[in-house]
Amino acid sequence: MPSPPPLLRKQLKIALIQLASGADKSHNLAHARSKILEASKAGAKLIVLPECFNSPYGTQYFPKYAEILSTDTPAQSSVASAIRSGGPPSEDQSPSYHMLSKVAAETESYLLGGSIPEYVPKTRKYHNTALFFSPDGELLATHRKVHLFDIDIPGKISFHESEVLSPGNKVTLVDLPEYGKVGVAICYDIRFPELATIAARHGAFLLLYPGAFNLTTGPLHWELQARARAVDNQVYVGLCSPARDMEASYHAWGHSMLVDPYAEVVAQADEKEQIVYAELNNEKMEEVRKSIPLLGQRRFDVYPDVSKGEIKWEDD
Ligand SMILES: NC(=O)CC(=O)C(=O)O
Repeated sequence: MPSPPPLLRKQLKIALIQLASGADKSHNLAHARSKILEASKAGAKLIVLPECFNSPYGTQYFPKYAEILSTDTPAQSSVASAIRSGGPPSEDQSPSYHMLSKVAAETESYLLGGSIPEYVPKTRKYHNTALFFSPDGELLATHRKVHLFDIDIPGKISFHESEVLSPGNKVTLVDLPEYGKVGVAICYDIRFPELATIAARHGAFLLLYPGAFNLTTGPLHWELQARARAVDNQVYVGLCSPARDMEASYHAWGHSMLVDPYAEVVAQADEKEQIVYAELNNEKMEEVRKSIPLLGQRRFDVYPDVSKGEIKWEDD
């Protein structure tokens, strides 16, 4: 029997940019651009920016920093297809879209713009939205955070994204033709393993989570969640956080990291601005899948396969 095609078709260098962003959006965009150029010069072909890379993170900031990606959604099936058929937003509507698209083309790299606050005029809703660009600057996909970060840990942290944001409604899997498939979700989404399992069972070699955990949940769960998603699914996992700013209202944990399919942390930042690099290859994934052959041992006669049945691949 012929062996299945590799999940990751050729070696891939990834860069996770743990960006220091502040209140000045133009500065954040220029700074992000300079770090993307730096990562590209270092040989990265897939470059990732953190959650809310163009703004401070906080419900009070989302409306002020929000950008319009498409005036046609949600009549179209997804933001990316609305943009493909209706054209890109203007520079005024989304300076972040234009910066990302141009620098992806300039560096000929895949680029995940971790997330920006998005405003949809038709629905009057705000979303926390990641944008994935191809090496020719085309928007391949968007992911709106599906699980909003609403928590109360007594005496520690109370945060309610749902006061301002509306959730996205789909699983996001992006095809990078030379390499393979990448699952994308945002921050709190990582706590819901179904998204990861669905993406992995549909062929993802890598799960990417731009995210901003904090000084309470970061030490508790950031690495744990990354390694758990990797060990469950025997894939690479990349987390990309903003750098910590103790002057800001929200203190990000930092510690952007790349975890391999054995669930080992292969590269990790501390809390300061830094670019985390790692090389991804198919051999490691094949090795772990051969050594611990979970794929052939599942008991779908005992429990259901979450990757089958009705899965939403498009936003409403
Ligand atoms: N900020 C988030 O969305 C999630 C987070 O901080 C956590 O899950 O902890």
